[in-house]
Amino acid sequence: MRPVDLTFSAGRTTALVGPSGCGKSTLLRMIAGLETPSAGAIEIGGEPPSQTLRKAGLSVAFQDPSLLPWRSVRGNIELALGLARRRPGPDEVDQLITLVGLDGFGDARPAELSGGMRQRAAIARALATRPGLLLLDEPFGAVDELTRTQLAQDLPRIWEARGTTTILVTHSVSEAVHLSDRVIVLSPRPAEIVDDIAIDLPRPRPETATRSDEAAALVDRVFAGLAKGMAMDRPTLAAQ
Ligand SMILES: Nc1ncnc2c1ncn2[C@@H]1O[C@H](COP(=O)(O)OP(=O)(O)OP(=O)(O)O)[C@@H](O)[C@H]1O
Repeated sequence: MRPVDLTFSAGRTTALVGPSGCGKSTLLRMIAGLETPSAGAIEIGGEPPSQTLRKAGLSVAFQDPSLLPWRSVRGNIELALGLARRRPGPDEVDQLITLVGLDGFGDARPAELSGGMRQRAAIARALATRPGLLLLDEPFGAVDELTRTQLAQDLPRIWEARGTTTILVTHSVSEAVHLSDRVIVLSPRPAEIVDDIAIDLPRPRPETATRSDEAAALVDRVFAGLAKGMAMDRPTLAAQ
């Protein structure tokens, strides 16, 4: 089995795409330092993830938004800011709440929100600390199509302006192409890199940019990679 050997460029957005169960979330959790690889190593700027967490800041928004249920949306964001010892600018928290489309819900507790709203609150919390590295695992999974489109417009602007390094796991091929500078296509478990695609579409990318011939060709290439991966003979994990 070939090892997964990846280098992520600072300040760029990379999407990981692959079939369910191939290990995308596990890879993201290892980059976040939440799991340890059984072989090999994860380094961020030559250091282990724990150092990035401390220095440049590392934020995650995973499928399960994991908001504190007894705190409001604003309270959850403020807690993250407090833990990161970051004092927000005036109105900054409110601007983030507006950005993710939660205007009027700043004082709502997670139980008063829908699944998609909770995910958006988690995105606002992840952005609030201005992390150097942002890890997003299916962050828009429960978000409606229209809001997804809006977030796909707004979030890359923030990442770019702040020079955030973003790694994104998504099941949506068009979303991967729309949001990223690079798409890594993975095979079924145990994952191998099937394709590594530079997305050189101009930025900013309006919604219409996703419908260009160039974007369509890139989407086709990702699908071709996924199909190639599915056709690959994968060893069972038990046999390794
Ligand atoms: N290379 C590997 N070695 C050992 N276990 C693996 C490997 N890849 C995946 N797994 C295991 O497979 C399971 C599914 O992995 P994971 O949740 O990371 O997949 P995923 O690609 O994120 O799936 P989904 O797209 O459905 O969320 C986990 O239990 C994980 O530990």
